[in-house]
Amino acid sequence: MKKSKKNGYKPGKKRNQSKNINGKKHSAMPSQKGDKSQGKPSTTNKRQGNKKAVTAEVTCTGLTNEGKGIVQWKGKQLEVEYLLPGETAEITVSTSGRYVHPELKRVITSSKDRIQPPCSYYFECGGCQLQHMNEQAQEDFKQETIDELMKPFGKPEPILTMDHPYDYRNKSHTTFGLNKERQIIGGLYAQNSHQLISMDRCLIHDPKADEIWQTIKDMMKSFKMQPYNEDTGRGFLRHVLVKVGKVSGEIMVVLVVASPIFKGKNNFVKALRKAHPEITTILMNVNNRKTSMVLGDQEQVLFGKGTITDTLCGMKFDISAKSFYQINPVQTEKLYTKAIEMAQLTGTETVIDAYCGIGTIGLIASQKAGKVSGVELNKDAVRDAIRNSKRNGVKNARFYQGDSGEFMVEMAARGEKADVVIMDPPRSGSDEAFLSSVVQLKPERIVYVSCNPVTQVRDMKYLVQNGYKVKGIQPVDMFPQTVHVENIAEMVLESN
Ligand SMILES: C[S@@+](CC[C@H](N)C(=O)[O-])C[C@H]1O[C@@H](n2cnc3c(N)ncnc32)[C@H](O)[C@@H]1O
Repeated sequence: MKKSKKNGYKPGKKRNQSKNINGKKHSAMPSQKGDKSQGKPSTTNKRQGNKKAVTAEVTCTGLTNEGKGIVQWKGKQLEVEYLLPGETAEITVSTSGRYVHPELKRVITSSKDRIQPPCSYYFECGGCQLQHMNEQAQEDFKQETIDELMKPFGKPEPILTMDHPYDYRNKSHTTFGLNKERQIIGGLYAQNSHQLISMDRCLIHDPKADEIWQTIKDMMKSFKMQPYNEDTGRGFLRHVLVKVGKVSGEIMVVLVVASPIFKGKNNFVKALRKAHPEITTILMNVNNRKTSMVLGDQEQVLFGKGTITDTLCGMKFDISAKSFYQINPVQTEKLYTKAIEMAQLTGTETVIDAYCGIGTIGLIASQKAGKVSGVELNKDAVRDAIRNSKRNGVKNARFYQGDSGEFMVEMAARGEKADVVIMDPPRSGSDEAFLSSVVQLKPERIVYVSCNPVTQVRDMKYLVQNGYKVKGIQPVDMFPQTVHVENIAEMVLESN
């Protein structure tokens, strides 16, 4: 991502103008005024609200882990969204007390890696952060991020990328609201905000999921269904969650509502099924709390079996509304294949699948292991794991509901043994209770799967300090177009 060319590229230039929930134009990002012909920008001083804003010309020298461009300004290092290494640009810098906020105004010299983001909502949504980079640049960025983070442990393998890095998300949730004209709109909240962006398509969602929520949005008016308003607590439909079984083609629709009283429920379900016969189950989830969590506690199946089934690595898995299931099944198969390869199973080992979700990794690994114990906090996921074990005829796997740390502490206290620990914790990583018990159990091998390599590095350091060495590192691009990257580390007991 080094060479650049002068073309006066202005990000956001071809973007569709969309409106937010208040009907205001989005402050999209970079100004569409001003171009190279206006010459080198003068450093102006103007007031923006109570902020002092100046304009400056800067050169980007690298990228942060969040994909933001690094620039120097008045002796300070600033991070500018949507700027690429080697580019020169005009930025606006607003200061408010000690807070300095840089914003890209215009790219003066554009990188060869820059492309026009294919999504017209890219600059206001924030759900994707790398769509202004071509595929090779995204790959390089993720590889360099992992290489840098994993430096203390060795050289990672080349990242496993995706052939078609769009349409991959098998799960989407959409929020509804009213615009200034009081028309119902649906879309996503802008990153870190409660500003609803009206959309018709998200390029990383499964296209069918977007078609379904669009239909629901259009049906809301005739069914006199009001979108829920978080500020007033009024309204009915909060979100629509769609889960798609990419192999099975089964589709789950969850209507997340603010009240259990759903007038015209049967007719609504009938009309939705008529419009989308491909839907295999519909649920109502009642969330009447003031919370940013999508799903509430009460759930009712309105049609079908309440779960969908999908196939991964040749095994069938039942997935409920609340269970975690990897969102990119194409890449998940690569991830699991690699993780199980790193476990080096011979058919006799005792394997722990910690943070097991619906049991996917453990059940796939069970074919090559002596026995598998899976532990998971979410009770719906554990129920799915047990059902999945039965439906695949697996006899050597058991699943337990509880905290993985406590489970391991108890195992260590009972003096039980494990040969291999496969762990796949949430973004926050693992905890000391878990890691110290692993160290006590002394499994010969640990396979650490992580969606947040920063917390993974922290936990790996602990394991290295306590007798393990890193044998292999494999990044996988599970989330193309975004800064997120999945990573697997293979660790073995030092004496081996
Ligand atoms: C990244 S997911 C991995 C799930 C599974 N391994 C997979 O590939 O689908 C992390 C899982 O850890 C679970 N979890 C979070 N905190 C936990 C804890 N303290 N103990 C056990 N499970 C936990 C979550 O419910 C979630 O299912």
